Amino acid sequence: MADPQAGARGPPEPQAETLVEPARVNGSTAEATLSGTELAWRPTGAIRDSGERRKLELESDVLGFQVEGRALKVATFARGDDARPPSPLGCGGGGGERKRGELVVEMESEEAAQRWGEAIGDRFAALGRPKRLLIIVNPYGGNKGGRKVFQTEVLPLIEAAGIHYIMQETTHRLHAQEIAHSLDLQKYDGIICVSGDGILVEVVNGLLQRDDWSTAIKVPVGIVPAGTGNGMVQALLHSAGEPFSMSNAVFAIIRGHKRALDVTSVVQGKTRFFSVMMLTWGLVADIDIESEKFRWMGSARIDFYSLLRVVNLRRYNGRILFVPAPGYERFGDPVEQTTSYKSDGASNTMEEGTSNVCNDVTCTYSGPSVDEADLKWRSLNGPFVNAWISNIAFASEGVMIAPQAQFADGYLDAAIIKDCPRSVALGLLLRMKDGSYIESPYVEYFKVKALRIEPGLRVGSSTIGGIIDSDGEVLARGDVTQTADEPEHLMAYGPPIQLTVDQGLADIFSPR
Ligand SMILES: Nc1ncnc2c1ncn2[C@@H]1O[C@H](COP(=O)(O)OP(=O)(O)OP(=O)(O)O)[C@@H](O)[C@H]1O
Repeated sequence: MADPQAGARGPPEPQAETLVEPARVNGSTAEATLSGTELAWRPTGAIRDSGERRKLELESDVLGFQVEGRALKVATFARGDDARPPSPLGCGGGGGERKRGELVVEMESEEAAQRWGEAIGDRFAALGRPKRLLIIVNPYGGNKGGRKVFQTEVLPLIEAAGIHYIMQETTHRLHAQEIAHSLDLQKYDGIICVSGDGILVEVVNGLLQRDDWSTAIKVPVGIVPAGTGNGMVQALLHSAGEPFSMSNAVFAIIRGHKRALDVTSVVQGKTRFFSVMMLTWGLVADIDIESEKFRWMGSARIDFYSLLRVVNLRRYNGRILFVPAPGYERFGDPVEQTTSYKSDGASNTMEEGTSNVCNDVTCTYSGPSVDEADLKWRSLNGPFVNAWISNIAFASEGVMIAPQAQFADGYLDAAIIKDCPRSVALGLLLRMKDGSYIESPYVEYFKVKALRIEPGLRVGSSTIGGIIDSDGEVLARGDVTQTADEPEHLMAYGPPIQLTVDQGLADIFSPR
């Protein structure tokens, strides 16, 4: 099992040599010091008494640098008004937006500038900053703005950081999965998606379908928001107290911090899908998927269709079985016996005690090895209005579905809305913005190690079921409204769908 803190790095060892050099900093004489990851300067000469010591943190205030002759040119990206050129003297840590600037440190000799350049390069390397990235751009995600986001938001920062990159646009559905599946991973320090959350999930699935999946999945992934649903970026930035913005998302990647990320195996029979975000069944899935036909309305489509769905509130029969995380054993009712999901076909290809699915030629990832005998299942019986099972706190910028979710705790957060009056359902939808809906007596909120959905028919219907959606992908559809241009669904609506979590299996670039 991976260390949940894996990849988190502190500043380089303090014993890195301190450099002190007389210089001109943005034209004024000064004494420049590089100590650890701090670049500081103190005015000397005529203004020495009035000038104060200024500093930049390489880790959090600096994009990159260049050495040109005797000049060390530092591209800054610091918070606060001070960071604006021509006086990019920000100290970081303050409030406000980050702004780009440049600090020019002119040394007395080219050798000195060279020495400083090498020292700063070493310190960036020790911070784990990526040097080579594959950037996958979905030109069709969201408002079809992926290409523009790449040109105007990503490229300027990546170039200032001196990162080498290859950009590849997706040309069709599942293209990102194919790219991740066949990529020469030796060439890259990370795979970045300029897209919605869907492309990120394709990349994770592509990496786990490789026969070298155990090393492939450790290649850090990253995301710059350019889709309709940008829940992962919102969750990452929010967890670090950073506002949602493209540039904050790009800078998080440049800084090179990574955090471990749970991967959930969603399994039905021999079919598997790997999720890093969430699964929804019921009201929210219906709103997300069925409102597609009102896309011409723009962002109003979700509000409009939510209202429609609440007025004609649907309830779904079925059962949700789960293995509670420690401390959540009081939820649901005990279940005496469950049929092993391994008996339905998945086990035919699963080697006991390993996480591989093998054929004659290769072995790919099959999910965490779970000893079914150790699992103590409990259950909730329908009818349900909605089930949300999530690994991260946000579904999109404005929807906090699982306020207590952790990226790598090895558990999923379940928020189950039981049968409730229409007025309550409307109130719950409105309170999803800040996550306070989970306090309602109509919502059961708990953490699980494993969960199984046994989806049933809509209350009052003998033929129509619901929609099960995971990370934007419709997994199963029990209604009759599938459109002709919709791809085949991975799973059937009716047979159980089981979720198990592999703690911290993937790594993702994160501001902290
Ligand atoms: N060139 C393409 N043509 C059509 N579909 C594509 C193309 N490239 C990627 N896709 C598909 O677009 C879907 C959505 O991608 P993405 O994650 O960027 O956006 P999203 O916010 O999840 O969804 P959307 O904005 O489309 O509602 C993915 O399922 C992906 O397979």
